[in-house]
Amino acid sequence: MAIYFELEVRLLGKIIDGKLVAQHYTAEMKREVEALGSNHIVPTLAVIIVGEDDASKIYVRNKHRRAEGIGIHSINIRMPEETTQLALLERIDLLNSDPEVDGILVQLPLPEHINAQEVLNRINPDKDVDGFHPVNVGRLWSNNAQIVPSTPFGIMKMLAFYGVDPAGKQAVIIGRSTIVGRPMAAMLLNANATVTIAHSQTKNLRMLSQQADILVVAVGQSRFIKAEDIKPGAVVIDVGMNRDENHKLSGDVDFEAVIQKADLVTPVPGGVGPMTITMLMQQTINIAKRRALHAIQNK
Ligand SMILES: NC(=O)C1=CN([C@@H]2O[C@H](COP(=O)(O)OP(=O)(O)OC[C@H]3O[C@@H](n4cnc5c(N)ncnc54)[C@H](OP(=O)(O)O)[C@@H]3O)[C@@H](O)[C@H]2O)C=CC1
Ligand SMILES: Nc1nc(=O)c2c([nH]1)NC[C@@H]1CN(c3ccc(C(=O)N[C@@H](CCC(=O)O)C(=O)O)cc3)C=[N+]21
Ligand SMILES: [Mg+2]
Repeated sequence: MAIYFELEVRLLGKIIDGKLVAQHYTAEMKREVEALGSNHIVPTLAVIIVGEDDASKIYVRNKHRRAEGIGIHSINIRMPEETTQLALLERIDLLNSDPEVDGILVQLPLPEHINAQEVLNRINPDKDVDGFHPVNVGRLWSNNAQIVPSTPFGIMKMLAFYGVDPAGKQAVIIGRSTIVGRPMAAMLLNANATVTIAHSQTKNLRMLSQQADILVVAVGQSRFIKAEDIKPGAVVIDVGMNRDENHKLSGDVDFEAVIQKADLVTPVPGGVGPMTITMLMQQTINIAKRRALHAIQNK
């Protein structure tokens, strides 16, 4: 096994190919969906999008396409920008009580007048496919994870695919958001890494990043990490998605320079992004599997 992974890395020239890992899981998921189908269960994902944010619309379209390709039923619910908090909560209640719906996702960001945390709290934790509900956050931090945020989960799968075991390694995460930085820290800690979380008030950030065996960058600033900021031989995970004036996408890492010094680096696009969607689909299927099990038990 170890030899296989080393060959794989050399062939790929030190790029962690998120699309390749995504394909691997997609093939597996198709088989899982087929097996559920023979039990008359179609995994179903409901995505609520409020307002007209262009980036959100693109993500939601991508999710829909990927879901349908795997055989997951995908329901997109569009609500106008001026939707009230109450109307949104009532829509979530409907999905919570719909036995055919496995996963519920409310696309972020939400309009200013809506209290996002209150909305996320309303989702049934067992259908909370994003893993943002406090119950799922607590499960993750107590090393008893059930449904977890897709972006860091996808990163863990990529590390495993490339033979990187976090145990005993120094992991540094730059960024402390609830959707990336914090759950990433919990997952790496659960995998026995020694974890440091850095943010905008961190002092001597470069000194920390230079000590990282695994560096995860989720800041949202193009080329935030340069070759001199990393340790030779590090594994560098670029979560950033930045668009310039010409709509060209770039990450938070100076990829061309960093790949000369690092062991493994994720590209943008083609790294973390494709795995985020893949893990969203995987967790929808996992919830549907639990539904299938309950159906059998209640017969
Ligand atoms: N590929 C994918 O699947 C996904 C990609 N993304 C992308 O990842 C990036 C991060 O997303 P998200 O976590 O939601 O972003 P947030 O804006 O919520 O968080 C950014 C974090 O970076 C920290 N930060 C900002 N500036 C600095 C600095 N100069 N030095 C150190 N830390 C700094 C902030 O610190 P503080 O807390 O102190 O403000 C904050 O914790 C974005 O580009 C986003 O588009 C996000 C989700 C999924
Ligand atoms: N409730 C909620 N859950 C989320 O998981 C969530 C969210 N809200 N809001 C926005 C962020 C961002 N996010 C991405 C998903 C896929 C790609 C993706 O597919 N990226 C591709 C290509 C992107 C492109 O070309 O535009 C890539 O990196 O190769 C990126 C980012 C999920 N998010
Ligand atoms: Mg990417």
